[in-house]
Amino acid sequence: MLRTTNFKPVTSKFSQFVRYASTKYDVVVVGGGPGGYIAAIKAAQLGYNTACIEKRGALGGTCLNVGCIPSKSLLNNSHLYHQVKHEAGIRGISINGDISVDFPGLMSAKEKAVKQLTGGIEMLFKKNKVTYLKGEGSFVNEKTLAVKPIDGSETHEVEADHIIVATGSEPTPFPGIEIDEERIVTNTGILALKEIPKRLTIIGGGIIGLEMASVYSRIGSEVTVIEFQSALGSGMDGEVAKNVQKFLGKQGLNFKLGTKVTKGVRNGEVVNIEVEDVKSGKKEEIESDVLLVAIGRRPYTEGLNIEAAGLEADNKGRLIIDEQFRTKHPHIRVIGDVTFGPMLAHKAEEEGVAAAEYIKHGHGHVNYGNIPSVMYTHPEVAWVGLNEEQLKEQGIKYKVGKFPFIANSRAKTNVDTEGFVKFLADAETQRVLGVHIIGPNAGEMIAEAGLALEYGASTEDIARTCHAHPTLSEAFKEAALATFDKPLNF
Ligand SMILES: Cc1cc2nc3c(=O)[nH]c(=O)nc-3n(C[C@H](O)[C@H](O)[C@H](O)COP(=O)(O)OP(=O)(O)OC[C@H]3O[C@@H](n4cnc5c(N)ncnc54)[C@H](O)[C@@H]3O)c2cc1C
Ligand SMILES: NC(=O)c1ccc[n+]([C@@H]2O[C@H](COP(=O)([O-])OP(=O)(O)OC[C@H]3O[C@@H](n4cnc5c(N)ncnc54)[C@H](O)[C@@H]3O)[C@@H](O)[C@H]2O)c1
Repeated sequence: MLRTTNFKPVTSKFSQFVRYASTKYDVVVVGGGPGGYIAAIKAAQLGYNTACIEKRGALGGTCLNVGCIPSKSLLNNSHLYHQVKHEAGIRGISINGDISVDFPGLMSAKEKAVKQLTGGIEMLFKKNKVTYLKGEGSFVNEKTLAVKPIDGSETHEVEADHIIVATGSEPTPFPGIEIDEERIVTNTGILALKEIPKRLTIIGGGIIGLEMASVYSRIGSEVTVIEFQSALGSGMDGEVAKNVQKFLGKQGLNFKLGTKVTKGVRNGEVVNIEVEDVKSGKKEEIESDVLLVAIGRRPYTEGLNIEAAGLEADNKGRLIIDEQFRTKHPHIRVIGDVTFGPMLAHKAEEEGVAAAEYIKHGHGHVNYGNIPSVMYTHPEVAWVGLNEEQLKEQGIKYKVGKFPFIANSRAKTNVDTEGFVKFLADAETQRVLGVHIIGPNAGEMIAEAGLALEYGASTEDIARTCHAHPTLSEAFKEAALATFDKPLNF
């Protein structure tokens, strides 16, 4: 039931601040990203009168607007261009005339995908009767939020029995480097450049760094990735990470590992960067047309006024919650990037569903041991469960089964054979503990590994499951087989 308690702004005699008309909802979600919009839809489906406050002017959050979706559009289309340009000949396709990148066209294809998908969420809100409040939500107290509309109209208040905070994250700033989103950019600027930079320098060899490095190097930029650590990684299995560096290096990316940036300033149309080798202290100057800062992301709560609700954050800015996403006020829950766990869209979505279910039923489910990660470079990299380093650290006895795509018939016919599937299974029971894939379609294939982990499958269960021929997934089956027996095709 929608309950409007008053209509006119009133002034409290205890404060000089104006109090506004307040509308009551069962559930109010702050933030319309993958965590928030899914939580709102699920809450509405469970019968709650639900509103979602979003200040961006579009639903979908970081992921749909300046993250997952635009980056994957650029990755997919730049890969297609690269294939046509460099591999048409080996596939029996002759091209008469020039092949070139229409950069504005590439960008408008990306914008079209973003618009369609963000508009799609608005439709889903209508279909599920979620009220979309376009504005900034700010706590007044633990039951009330002020909504400042983005159209400049009057601020109003909403009250709620349950509040779900899903305000996401923002790029971690690099001390001393000033972002202008033109020459010195974050993920927002790199996804909206006006022209292809001749030279692109990236600070951070993480997922954003490597995905964006791939896009721009395919379409002609000379790309240098500066990484503080001595190896690439971002949670990958060590053996896979080494291969990532090998394959991406072969594609022409320059890596400066074990290197720290000491300065980055814009001088007109160029950026001057100073770096220093961590071990030797050797200094170097780099001139670049664009500098991307991608050194991680941090929780975002600006403007939310968490103090008014007494919410607490840890030293990394993550809002503190219990295992049911509850803050110290049990009716305020927090999900997604703004709290603990990997900063991934599907993790935020799972939490959105579970948070709504906790409200309704008192129970919900997210298996944090089974959240896949995918890096959409070429070859793709995907993993789920534990990696070899973690197994060693935890003293778990394991067996390894590997199968290379070079021995897979579909990969061979597709002329796309880089990489392998690697299974890690319990030495005694064969239970799957982790799967690590570098290769074509790894991001799709990892779903089968997720299912195996969720159901506690053994590698033998997988190896005895019939997989269609000729498919890349046969490499998955063969790698499972290789943990306890001999592979058949290698
Ligand atoms: C370049 C890039 C690529 C990525 N690619 C992938 C990928 O391929 N796969 C993947 O799983 N993850 C990817 N991610 C990570 C993914 O985008 C995030 O994990 C995901 O968006 C988190 O969802 P969320 O709902 O927690 O927060 P967000 O998506 O950040 O959404 C939070 C929303 O809350 C709004 N908001 C904040 N404060 C307020 C307020 N006070 N009032 C109203 N609204 C507010 C913000 O405007 C924002 O729209 C990528 C990230 C980046 C930057
Ligand atoms: N495909 C995907 O799922 C996808 C794609 C993009 C982003 N994301 C998510 O977005 C988040 C942010 O991505 P990201 O790439 O910014 O972070 P990241 O944590 O993946 O990588 C950051 C990298 O920067 C390095 N670094 C940190 N400080 C540095 C410094 N001073 N100098 C040089 N290197 C430095 C780190 O060692 C690390 O390798 C991640 O949590 C990621 O999960 C996911």
